[in-house]
Amino acid sequence: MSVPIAFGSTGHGVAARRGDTVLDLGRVARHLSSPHEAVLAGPTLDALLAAGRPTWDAVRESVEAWFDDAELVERFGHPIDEVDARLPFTVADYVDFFSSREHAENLGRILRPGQPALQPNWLSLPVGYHGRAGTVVASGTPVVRPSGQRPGGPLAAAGESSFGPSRKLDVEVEVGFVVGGSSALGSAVPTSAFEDAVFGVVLVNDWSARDIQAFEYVPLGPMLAKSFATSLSAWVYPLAALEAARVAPPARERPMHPYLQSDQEWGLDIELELAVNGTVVSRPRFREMYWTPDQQLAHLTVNGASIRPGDLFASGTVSSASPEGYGSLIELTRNGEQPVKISSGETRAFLLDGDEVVITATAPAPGGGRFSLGDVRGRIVPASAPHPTLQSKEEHS
Ligand SMILES: O=C(O)/C=C/C(=O)CC(=O)CC(=O)O
Ligand SMILES: [Ca+2]
Ligand SMILES: [Mg+2]
Repeated sequence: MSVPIAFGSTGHGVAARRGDTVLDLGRVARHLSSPHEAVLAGPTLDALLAAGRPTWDAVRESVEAWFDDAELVERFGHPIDEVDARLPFTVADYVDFFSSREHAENLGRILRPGQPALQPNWLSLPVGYHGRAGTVVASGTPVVRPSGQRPGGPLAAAGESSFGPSRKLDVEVEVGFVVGGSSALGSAVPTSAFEDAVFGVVLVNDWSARDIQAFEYVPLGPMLAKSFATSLSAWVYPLAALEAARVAPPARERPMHPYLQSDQEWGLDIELELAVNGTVVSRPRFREMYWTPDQQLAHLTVNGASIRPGDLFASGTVSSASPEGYGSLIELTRNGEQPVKISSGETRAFLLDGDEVVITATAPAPGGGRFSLGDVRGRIVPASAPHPTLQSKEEHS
C-alpha cells in the first residue's frame, strides 16, 4: 500500500507527512536549492496555496521523491509524535454547508417538530452559512465552553432566555475543503474548475452549542452557537490522495440547475470515526453526502462572490442513514434524551468539561488498503469568567 503525503506546518515551517514521518520542507528545499524554495519557505502553507494547481502537482511529486531519499529523511525528518503541528494555513473565509440529508432531517425533527423534516429548498441547493474564520483553530487547541442565551429559566413562559455556560455542547463530524485558487469578484467558479481551485482536504469538528443555537437561530441561522471554535486537522491531504476514494454521489431526486451539474464524480469514500474520551461512538460515511464539494464551491460563488487562497468550506455534518453513523451527539442521543455509553459505566448526553473528542478518518489508498487522513482533537475546558478583560495583541500571541 502506498501512503499519500499530506502538507502542514510545524515550528520549523512548512512540512509534509508520510505515515508517521514528518519532513521539514522549507529546510529540504533550501538545502537542495529547489525551484520550490520560495513557496516552501514560510511558516505556513499560504504561499503554496496561492501558487496554483501546476505548482501543487510539481511540489507533491518532488516531496514524494524527497521522502524516498533516506539521507534527506535522516537529516530533515522527525517522528510525528515529536512534532508540534500548527494551523496549516491562514483561514481566509469560512463557509459551512449542510449537505447530509440524514443530518438535515434529524435536526429538522429535533429543532422543528411539527414541520417537514426537510426544508423545501434543501433538494434544490446546498444550504450553508458563512462562519467565523478567525476562530478556526488547530487540532489540540483547548475549547472553552461557550456562554450565551439559552432557552428556559425562570422567565421561559414569557419567552425569555437564561444566560450562562452552554449545557448542550456538541460536536459535528465534517470534512473541510481548502481553497488555493482565486476568482474575480463578479464571476462564478463552475463545478469543472473544482480541481484548479481546491488544494486538498482536512477533518473538521464544528463545535456547536445546541441550547444557544436553539434560542438564537431564527430566522438568520447559527451565530454564536458555532462561532466560538472550529477545529481542523493539522495535515492537509492533497486532492490527488483521494483519487481512489472517488465514487458516484447518491441518486439525485430533483433536476438540478445547470450550474450545479457536474460531469465528474466527487462523492468520496471517506470513513470517519467519532470518539469521546477514547470510546468510538459513531462511524459516519462521507459517501452518503447528497451535495458534493464541486457543487458546494459552484454554489458558494454562483452569485459572483470571489474566492481566495485560504478559504475553507466544510461539508456539513456527516451523518449516515443509521444511528451508528450519526455525526453529532444531538442526533446520537436524541437531543440528550438517550445518552450514549462512553466507557464502563459512564454515559454522555452532551460534552462535560474535561472531555476529549477525537475525529479520525480513512480513505482507500491508491494501491489498495486504506490510509489514515489524520485526526482532529480537542478537549473541553470550563467556561471563562463572565467579564474577561480584553487582552492586548502582544499578550494574546
Ligand atoms: O437544522 C438546523 O437548524 C441546524 C443545523 C446544524 O446545526 C448543522 C450545521 O451546522 C450544518 C451542518 O453541519 O450540516
Ligand atoms: Ca456544521
Ligand atoms: Mg464552528
